[in-house]
Amino acid sequence: MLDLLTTVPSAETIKMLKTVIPIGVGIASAYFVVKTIRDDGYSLDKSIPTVPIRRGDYTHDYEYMENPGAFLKRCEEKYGPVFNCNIRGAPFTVISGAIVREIFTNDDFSFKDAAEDITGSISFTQSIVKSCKDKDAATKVLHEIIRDNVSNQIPLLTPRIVRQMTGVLERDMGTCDRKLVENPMLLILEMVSTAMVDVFMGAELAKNPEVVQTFAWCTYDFGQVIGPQVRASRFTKWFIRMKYIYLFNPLPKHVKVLIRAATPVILQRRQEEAEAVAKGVPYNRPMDILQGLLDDFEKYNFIDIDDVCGFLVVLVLTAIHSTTDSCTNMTFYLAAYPEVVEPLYQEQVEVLDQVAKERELERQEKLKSGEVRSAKDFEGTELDPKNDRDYTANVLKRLEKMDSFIREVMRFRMEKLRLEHMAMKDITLSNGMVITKGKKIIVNVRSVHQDDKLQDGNAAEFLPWRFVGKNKASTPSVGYLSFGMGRHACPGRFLAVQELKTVASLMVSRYSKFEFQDPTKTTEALLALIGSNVPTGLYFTSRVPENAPTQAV
Ligand code: HEM
Repeated sequence: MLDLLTTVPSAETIKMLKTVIPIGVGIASAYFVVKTIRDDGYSLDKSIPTVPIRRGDYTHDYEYMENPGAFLKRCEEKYGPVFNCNIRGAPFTVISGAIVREIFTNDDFSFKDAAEDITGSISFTQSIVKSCKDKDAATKVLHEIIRDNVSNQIPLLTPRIVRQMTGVLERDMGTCDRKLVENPMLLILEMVSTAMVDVFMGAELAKNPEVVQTFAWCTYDFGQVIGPQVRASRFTKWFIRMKYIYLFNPLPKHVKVLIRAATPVILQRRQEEAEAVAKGVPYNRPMDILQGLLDDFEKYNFIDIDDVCGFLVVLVLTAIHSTTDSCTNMTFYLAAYPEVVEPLYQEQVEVLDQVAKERELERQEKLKSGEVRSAKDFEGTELDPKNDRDYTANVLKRLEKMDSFIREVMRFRMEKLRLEHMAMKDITLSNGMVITKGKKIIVNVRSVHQDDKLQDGNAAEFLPWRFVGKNKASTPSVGYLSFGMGRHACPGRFLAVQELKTVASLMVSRYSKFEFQDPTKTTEALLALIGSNVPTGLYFTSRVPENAPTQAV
């Protein structure tokens, strides 16, 4: 080849090239055309059956959306656990049943690369952080930060979450006699965002409306730019991404809000720390994610405060919308299954009574032993009687029915096809089928969440007390995929469940009745896809005051 470029060709060579080059170009073009026609976007393993598209449709979406469960059941029965479908405008191999586990236990299946391919979400989030440009390193940092500053601190964070959420509920709802909330999601978004600002950046900033609004709306703004790409062609996707990442990226303005708000807080914290060191007294370290990021500034190679705030926005994107969506959906279940409200409320009253009794016993013992001299000395301490009926982590942990109800809502509602992954190399499944490099799979959640064996029977029914007495039955596992599974299972799930329990506890303690504004939309509301428009409002009726709990929050 090099010779052709460096030596002058003879007449004979030129003649030969005149024949060979067009033939070569022809073969290459034919190969490209055949490859394009044959490459339907599915795995190249042709032993994987492809579900035929219904006549008149362009993708399987129409049939799927009519009844997702019935469509998938039909496909599983006809084609087995692995089959190809064109869903949400993209070709996926659907993975069902026992094979699902292989997706989460094989690191060569990548959730992030699938997300990037479908929505470009990684490029967007990388555009607002200066360090942690490597997506795997960034994920590791996210897991560590959430573990150290959130999951391991749930008992300390719970009273703060309760306080913030109660404040919003009292401010926005008060006592009400059949009050219509046209969009319950907005109420819950405010509750979740305010509580999350406290957990992420401290109580002081939870009072800052601009920060709360950034927490509440940055995911929505982000959704506006990544949403339209889901069904777009490859070129359109590229065009949209370039346009939004470089020209109209909605995220930097949210990062700026956090920088403006966090800078004085950080300076003050640094000053207090320096003063504590100078005095030789321990620094009273604030308990929030911002502090965690500052403490580990060097370990994670953060560059400056802008970088830290960019990272916080990435966390907000993972945390707020998912939690708000689940809490809103859970409230719809309270309306659809009114028979659960009283048992949930009664359980709460019983647990609060029990905890108050135990605390009183503890106080008596301390008085008897002389450890505490008089009842007055308990004021302002851990055992202050005024806090006997607070919702603490201890109280929420004992709400077995509540825990079961929440987990059952998440099991029952979870979208039937979710958790897309991309094969990073050719991967042979245990049934011998191969997912070729670069192709995407999607998990058939129906096949596990609606499996009678995995769910201990009646899997197709909503049974609010399904998980009562089954300790840890719903931790990430192949039978329970609401938080994913394996190494990349949601690291924020402990916080998310605590928030769901708090919202549900506050709801049933304050309101005795939840009713749909438009009851014909009940099924739609219960099975709403994540992020979809809520099709109806809700009426809230307050409990009569004498029945209301007396806990001080
Ligand atoms: C009810 C609320 C939530 C739901 C339903 C949810 C669900 C999920 C799911 C299904 C995944 C994918 C897991 C997988 O690939 O196997 C995930 C990942 C993730 N979630 Fe959540 N999540 C929620 C709340 C949160 C919160 C509050 C945080 C942060 C505090 C968070 C942070 C993350 C992160 C960082 C990842 C990426 C993990 C990785 O790629 O390794 N999530 N979540």
